[in-house]
Amino acid sequence: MAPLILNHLTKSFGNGRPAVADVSLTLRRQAFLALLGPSGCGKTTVLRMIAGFEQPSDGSIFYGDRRLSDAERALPPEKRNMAMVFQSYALWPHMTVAENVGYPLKVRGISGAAWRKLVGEALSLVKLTDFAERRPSALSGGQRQRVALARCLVTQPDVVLLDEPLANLDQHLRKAMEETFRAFHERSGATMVYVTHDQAEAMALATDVAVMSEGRLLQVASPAEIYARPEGRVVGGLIGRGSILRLPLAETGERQLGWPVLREALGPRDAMGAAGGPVADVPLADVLVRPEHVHRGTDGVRMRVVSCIFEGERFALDLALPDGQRLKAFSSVAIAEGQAVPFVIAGGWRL
Ligand SMILES: Nc1ncnc2c1ncn2[C@@H]1O[C@H](COP(=O)(O)OP(=O)(O)OP(=O)(O)O)[C@@H](O)[C@H]1O
Repeated sequence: MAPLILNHLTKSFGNGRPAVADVSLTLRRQAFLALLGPSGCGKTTVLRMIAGFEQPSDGSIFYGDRRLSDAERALPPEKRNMAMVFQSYALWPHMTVAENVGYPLKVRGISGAAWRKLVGEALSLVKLTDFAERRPSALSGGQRQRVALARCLVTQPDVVLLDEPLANLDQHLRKAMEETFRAFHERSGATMVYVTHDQAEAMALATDVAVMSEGRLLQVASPAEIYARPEGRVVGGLIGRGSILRLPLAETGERQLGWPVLREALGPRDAMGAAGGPVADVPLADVLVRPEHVHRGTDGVRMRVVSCIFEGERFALDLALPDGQRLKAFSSVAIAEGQAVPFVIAGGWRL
């Protein structure tokens, strides 16, 4: 299998700002890429260009050294050896599960024993062997999605494209389906591109996360890397449940900030009632603080507990700094709302 390469990919529908603008990305073979970003940022358009349903206005797409499309030419979708799984499973209601799964083989002229073997393997992978003769109407949502997945797997595609495939499932089923996707990825060895709004899902499944905003690619990195070292406010705000503080910080080039630096940046703001405000001549910087890095400590800065919400395994706190900025934190015990309590910010990341 070869790498999938997006090369300065641009798509304009001729109605203002391009839907996708200058996106470059090389997906190593067997990668599982999650494309993440707010609604309308261009994720589906990227996916449709990879699949061959849209042609780029500029730039190109390669699979290894095979050019799939550019502004002049485009290989039709059926010649790309790719498969796409949609949010709406698009199953044929009059066909059985096995017939649905085997449909792409039939189109390719495969029948008889070869057909049965491939369909059997695909059904086994998504644990639907016992449902082969049922109709889709007699299946749950999660089972239908697994049929759609088996149908895409049966042709042994090089690349699998998934457009919010879990959007219609409830939380419990989504978790179970994440496991199916992971197993599917491991066993099929296909390169996968997965479009989602849900950053937790992206972090749980992907080997690489790409964040888009307004048609542009902002960052591509592993889930751990993008969580710990996001680039800029949009990525920092989208990944995880962090808070972004504006703090006076001298330009030192240091991005990972510890409590001594943060303590100083919070400066006179900690003295309740002190004026606060930016320290003269020191520029304000955006600092991302993860809730797990905020904890109670006697050498902390006093913050007012605005809300304390029970989440099952812990309490989620909304804290107000003396200057009014808000900070999320977790606590193993409830803290009365309105109380001012000293908190330490053990780490921050300069965006
Ligand atoms: N066929 C089309 N004609 C005109 N504009 C389009 C077309 N398809 C998409 N767009 C526009 O391109 C932009 C990107 O759309 P796209 O569907 O790629 O976003 P998305 O990130 O997948 O959004 P969502 O998460 O809501 O599905 C949007 O502004 C959309 O209105």
